[in-house]
Amino acid sequence: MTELNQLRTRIEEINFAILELLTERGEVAKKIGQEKMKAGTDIYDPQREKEMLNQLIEQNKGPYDDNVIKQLFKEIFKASTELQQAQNEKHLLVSRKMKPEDTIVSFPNGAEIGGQEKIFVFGPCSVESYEQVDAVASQLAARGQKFIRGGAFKPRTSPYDFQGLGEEGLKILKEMNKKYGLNIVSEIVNPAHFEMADQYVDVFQIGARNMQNFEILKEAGKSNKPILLKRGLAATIEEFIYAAEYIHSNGNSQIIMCERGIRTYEKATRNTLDISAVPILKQGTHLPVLVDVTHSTGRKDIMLPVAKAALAVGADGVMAEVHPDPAVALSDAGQQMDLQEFDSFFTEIDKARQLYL
Ligand SMILES: O=C(O)C(=O)C[C@]1(C(=O)O)C=C[C@@H](O)C=C1
Repeated sequence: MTELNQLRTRIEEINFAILELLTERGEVAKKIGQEKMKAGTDIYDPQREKEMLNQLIEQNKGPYDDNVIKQLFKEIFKASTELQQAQNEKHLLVSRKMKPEDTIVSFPNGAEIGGQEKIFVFGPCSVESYEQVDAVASQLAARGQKFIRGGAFKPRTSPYDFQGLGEEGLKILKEMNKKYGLNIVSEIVNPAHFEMADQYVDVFQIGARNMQNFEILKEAGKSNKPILLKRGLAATIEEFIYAAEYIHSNGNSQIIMCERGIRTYEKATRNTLDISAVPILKQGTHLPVLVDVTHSTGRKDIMLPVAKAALAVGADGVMAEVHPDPAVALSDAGQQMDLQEFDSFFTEIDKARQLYL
């Protein structure tokens, strides 16, 4: 054997030895990941990585430069972090790895979210009066709709803005359920309200501002009604999924995810609709996903194409706000559709819906 061949054989042996050690290291990292999940600590630990790099540099006798050693080990740490994350995700109750089949949220009136048919959730931003909600509800019922949304508790940016009618608003919504058989979707902002609201509401909404209000999430987990969870204004998809996991791990698997746009530097729309979140959520979780085209765009002129895009990328339905007289609405006056606008919007989006039957 030539000298070159001998050296190459030795290099190959060393490769296998490194591989064996990497395999062992990966297994240990996975166990560390499990312990971290139990303890609820972050997987990525830059302080620990820094300490290990310092130890390695101290021991480094060459021929590789300190920086090269650092780079190589940083890659190893990164690979371990990814391994730990993938493993922990696999164990999430909301993950598709845990439950491959779609979750279908079913209602006593036969409606389903996440089933074969795509659905719509329309209604006014805030409940203002019986007449106002009835004007929208009658239109929805006439179009065979099974849901109406309306806010009775309004988490508003300014404390001086309309805060909602509270329980009175929920009572008005319940009337619409009795009169038209519509399922009521309404937001809860206080964990103590679930019990009171249970008699009026069919789907508890957790709004964007409360996506990481863990006390609300835990209480939602104890409810036996479906939860519509909106993505936080600045939440990553991972954080959104963990918020859903809070609900599931507390006992409630009837969760509907709602992408409603995130805050970016873009000012042309109210928020930036993260359309890619839809297929990512559908792939990574077994939960139904809706897209709120009102809060994401804040623009009636583009709501229809955006709603079509949502259905095209796999959303299970679309949410949008409708008000009989948006100009005098007590919240979101500029972005709610009036009944005429809604009529054209509905005709078109319903046609698009039928393409997916
Ligand atoms: O020591 C840990 O806490 C680990 O999770 C292991 C490990 C590693 O691969 O060495 C992985 C990710 C962390 O960022 C730090 C270190």
